Amino acid sequence: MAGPGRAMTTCLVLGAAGGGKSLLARRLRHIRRGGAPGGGHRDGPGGGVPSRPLSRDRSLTRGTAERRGGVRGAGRAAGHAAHGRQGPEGRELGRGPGKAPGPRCTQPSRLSPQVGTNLTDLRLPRTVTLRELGGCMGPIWHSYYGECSALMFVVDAADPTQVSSSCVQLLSVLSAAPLAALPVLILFNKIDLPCYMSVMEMKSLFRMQDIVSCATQPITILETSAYDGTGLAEVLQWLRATLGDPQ
Ligand SMILES: Nc1nc2c(ncn2[C@@H]2O[C@H](COP(=O)(O)OP(=O)(O)OP(=O)(O)O)[C@@H](O)[C@H]2O)c(=O)[nH]1
Repeated sequence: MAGPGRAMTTCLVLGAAGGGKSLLARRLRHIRRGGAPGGGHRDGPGGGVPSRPLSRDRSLTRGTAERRGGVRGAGRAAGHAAHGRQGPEGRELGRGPGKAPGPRCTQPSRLSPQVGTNLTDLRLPRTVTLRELGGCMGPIWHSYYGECSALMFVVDAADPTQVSSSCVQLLSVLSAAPLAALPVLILFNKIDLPCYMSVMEMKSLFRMQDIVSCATQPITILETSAYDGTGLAEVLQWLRATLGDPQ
């Protein structure tokens, strides 16, 4: 758990570019307050996940059009300019929304370098801040290690080409001294895509059993779709149990 002197309520969200960190943070912010965690179900009553289909989110729909245009970075910038900063429930710094999920089994388009950090406040009931760092900021992730009390690591489960680099990144994060005692949640995201790799496959590719047995951190693993909400109630439940209860 968090060591003395740490910011008690910040969770770092790390992972390779395009894994879905931004969308995940946005979706978590919109989960109904008090929604009951579900058991691996998708959007639905009592599931604690947004009931509005993501495709009807205007900003995301626009992001789709821009992404199809092949300018993902520009779409993000345009979305940010149009929407400004987030309301009281969340704030985003340096980057904006505007990206959309790819419903088909396509590889994410190559990203323009994104530099910045998103801050999203969740009330669980204590305010927990998700600090998402862009995948391209990997070389300076370590600058933020001293300011967090939990870690989420997002992996694109539908992109086999990212497995080895994500694995190296994960090992590097887990071996960082300032993170040695923090609770870690590994998310295999994008499981709505037809070509996603199951948690069993991902665990095997990552040699997760070895990683978990060598890690000093308590590690939890979940499958999610930031697109359709699968698993997000469990993510929220983990955050609440880890950081959200007033002490
Ligand atoms: N189908 C599907 N698409 C997703 C999912 N999560 C994110 N995406 C899409 O994948 C693309 C990248 O998502 P982002 O949230 O920007 O990824 P990121 O990890 O924040 O990327 P960086 O900030 O560049 O590190 C966007 O087009 C998202 O809409 C998901 O669960 N399913």
